[in-house]
Amino acid sequence: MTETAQTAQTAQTAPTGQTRQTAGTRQAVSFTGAVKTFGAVRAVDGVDLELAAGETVALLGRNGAGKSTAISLLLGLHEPDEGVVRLFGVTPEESVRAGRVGAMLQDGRPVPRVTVGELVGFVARTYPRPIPVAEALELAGIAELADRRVDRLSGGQQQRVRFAVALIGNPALIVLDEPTAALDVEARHAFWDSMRAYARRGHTVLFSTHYLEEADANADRIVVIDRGRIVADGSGEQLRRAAGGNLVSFDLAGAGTEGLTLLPGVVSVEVRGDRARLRTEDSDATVIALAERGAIRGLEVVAASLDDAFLALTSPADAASAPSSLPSAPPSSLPSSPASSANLEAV
Ligand SMILES: Nc1ncnc2c1ncn2[C@@H]1O[C@H](COP(=O)(O)OP(=O)(O)OP(=O)(O)O)[C@@H](O)[C@H]1O
Repeated sequence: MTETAQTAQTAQTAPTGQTRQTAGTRQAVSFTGAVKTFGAVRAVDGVDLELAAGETVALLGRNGAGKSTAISLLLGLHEPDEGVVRLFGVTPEESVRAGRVGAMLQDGRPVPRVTVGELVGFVARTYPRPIPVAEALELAGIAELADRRVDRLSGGQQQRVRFAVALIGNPALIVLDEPTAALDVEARHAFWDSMRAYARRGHTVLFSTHYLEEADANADRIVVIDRGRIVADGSGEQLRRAAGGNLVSFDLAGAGTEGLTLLPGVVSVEVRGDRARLRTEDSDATVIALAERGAIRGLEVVAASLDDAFLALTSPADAASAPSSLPSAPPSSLPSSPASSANLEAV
C-alpha cells in the first residue's frame, strides 16, 4: 500500500476530534531516548529532542547520519526499538490520523495521468479539515500548474506539487525530508519562500538537509545529527560558537608549534605549511598569548563559518554508517527536534 493510500485509510477511519491532546501543551514533537537499529547500525541512537509548536527546525547531518530514520520514527513509519516518540502529546499514528501532520518524503514517482488539481483535490478529501485546493497550490507556488499532468512536470515542479500535497490537510506540523535535493538555485529559493509562508501561519516545520546555508537561512533552530546522535542544537550562531567561535591564523616563520594547544581559548590547532590555524573560544585571550610569544606575523582573526562548525561537530563521511562504538558527542552548549501524511508516493 502506498503511503498516500495508508493516509487516506487512516484519515477515513479516524473520526475528527478523536485524538487526545495533552492539555495546554505547546509541544509539537518529542523524542525521549529514541533508538532505532538496523542490524548492527544504530541509525537513531538515543535521541532526546523537543520541538515547540510554531518552530521551524532544520535537521542537519551528513549522508547516513540518521535524519531519514528519525523522520520515519516521527511519522510512525518505523517503531522505535527503545524510547518514545510523541507528536502533540500522542502517538505519531494518532496525530497522523487526526490530520495534524503533513510530510514530504524523499522518494516517490509521479502518479500517471492525473492533473495537479485532481491529485491535490483527492488528497484533500482524505483530511478532516483541508484548506482549499486553490490556496494550497498558491502557497506552493504552482497555481498556474493546476491543469497540467503531474507526470509531465519538471523535477522542481513535481517537488512543489509534493509540497502542496503535504500542506493540503492544513497540518499543524509539516515534515520535509531533504525537500530541495536536486533543485536548481532558483527553484530552491522559490521553495523556501513557500515554506516560510507556510511557517508564518504558525505551523511547525521540520526539514532535513545537507545544506548548511539553507538550514541557517530558513530555520529558527538547527539540530545537528551525527551517527544517530544529536551533537548540537541551537541557532546558526550558537553552532558556530559551540564549535569554537573564531579562527586565529598566523605565520609560524620557522617557530615551533609546541604549546599552541595550551594557549587560552584554543580548541584545536591545524598547521598547513608555515601557517598555523587555531580554533579558539576566546580569540582575545589567544591573540594576547600569541603576542607574548612574539608569534603574531601575518595574524588573521575570522569568525568560524557554519561549515567549520559542522565539520567540527560531525564525523567524516566514511564513519557515518559504521556501527556505533562512538566517542561521546562533542561538547555543545546548545539546547535540543518533524510529521506527515500524504506525500511523494502520490506525486
Ligand atoms: N531500512 C534500512 N535497513 C538497513 N539500514 C538502514 C535502513 N535505513 C537506514 N539504514 C542505515 O541507517 C543509517 C542512517 O540512515 P538514514 O537514511 O537515516 O540517514 P540520513 O541521514 O537520512 O542519510 P542521507 O542524508 O544519505 O539520506 C545508515 O547507516 C543507513 O545505511
